[in-house]
Amino acid sequence: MAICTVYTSHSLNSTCSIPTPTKTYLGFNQKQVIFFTTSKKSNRRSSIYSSEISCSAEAKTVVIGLAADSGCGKSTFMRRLTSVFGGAAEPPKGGNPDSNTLISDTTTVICLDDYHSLDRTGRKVNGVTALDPKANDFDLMYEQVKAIKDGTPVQKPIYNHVSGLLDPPELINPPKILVIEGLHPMYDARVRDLLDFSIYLDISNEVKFAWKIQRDMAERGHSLESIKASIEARKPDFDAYIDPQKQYADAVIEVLPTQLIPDDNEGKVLRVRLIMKEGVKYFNPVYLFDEGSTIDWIPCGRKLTCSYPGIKFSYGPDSYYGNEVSVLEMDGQFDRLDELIYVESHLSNISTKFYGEVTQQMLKHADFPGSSNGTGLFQTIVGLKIRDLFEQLIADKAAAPLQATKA
Ligand SMILES: Nc1ncnc2c1ncn2[C@@H]1O[C@H](COP(=O)(O)OP(=O)(O)OP(=O)(O)O)[C@@H](O)[C@H]1O
Ligand SMILES: O=C(CO)[C@H](O)[C@H](O)COP(=O)(O)O
Repeated sequence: MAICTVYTSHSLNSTCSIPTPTKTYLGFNQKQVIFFTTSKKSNRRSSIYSSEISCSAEAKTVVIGLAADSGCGKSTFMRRLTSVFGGAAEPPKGGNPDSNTLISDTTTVICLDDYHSLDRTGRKVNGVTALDPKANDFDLMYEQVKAIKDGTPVQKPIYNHVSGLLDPPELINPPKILVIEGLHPMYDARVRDLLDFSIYLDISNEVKFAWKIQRDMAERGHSLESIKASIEARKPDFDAYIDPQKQYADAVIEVLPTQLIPDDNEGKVLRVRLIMKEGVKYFNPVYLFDEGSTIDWIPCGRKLTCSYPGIKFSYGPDSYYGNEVSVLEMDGQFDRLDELIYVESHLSNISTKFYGEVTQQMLKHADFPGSSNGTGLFQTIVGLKIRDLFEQLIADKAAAPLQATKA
């Protein structure tokens, strides 16, 4: 995609009187724009105006990083994000059926598992987990993300989760938005610096355990003991290499057990916190009622149906790893998703294009995990914020050559 700016400062050619035009045509090449008109009388086409055109290099791909441990909702988040841009996300056509890549009109999502340098056997032999940087090729990750950001296609490796092997590479063309999701998008400083926006899904141990059991026991037939053992085995590397990345994230979605039910250990009702860094270019944190204030809000009553234990929102400024942040919190779950519009109308800076867009998105994907609580709500809002950030970035880049000539 080239961004072209037309300089219209030329005055019209004085020898050329403009006949009453019936049609105006616009022709252009890389250097010039020509306006044509046709005269009503003669129907002859004549060039009446020519102007300079400047085309900048290919518009750079916007790069978004999404970090989380395995089974923490990255795929669900990606489905919500791509839906905000419209169109379905699908694996590359005619490619490896076990590809981890998802392509839609606007976005390409690549999974950083594809940069494992050791396959399943290699990790076993060397006694390392996939979370250990030694099992991943950060040089290649950096080179390829940079190349895509600069508009160059790459042959990206594929880690096959079915066989546990490294498969032949697949072609990745530069999209408008590249999302790199996985264990380490913010681990390597070089890769981190390429990110235009970053998100960390911070799922507390209790909740992670409940979700793992739900998926791996119910859907994949694993035993409770094997799930416990796998979480325990990953924990030291998770703490050392994955968790610290949240300090770099522009937005963190933290998922905790509810505080509305004393000593709850079911993990079904969740307290979800959206932690938004202040001062990030193109990203204005969402607020409730009054920006910068500290607010607790129980919306249950006439406009929102709430069964036990109810719903509580909180909002306010805070500090997170030494950074100034705004935090929006939701504890509890919605009984009726269509009533979410009541909550939406009290939130500001949510980057919607029309009234009720958050509610519409949530209703559209009511079957996705987390749709009745803050995980779905905040993932949807972050998706809208990313769309907004992308549109601002593109608009700024398109304006840049014009600004340069004006200066
Ligand atoms: N918001 C949520 N609320 C309840 N359960 C959830 C939520 N998000 C995810 N889960 C549970 O976690 C499982 C994994 O979710 P998802 O596939 O989105 O995670 P992932 O991070 O992409 O996993 P992986 O990296 O292992 O592929 C889901 O099948 C579901 O059981
Ligand atoms: O942490 C993970 C990220 O998804 C996986 O465990 C890692 O990619 C290894 O995959 P597999 O267990 O299929 O060999």
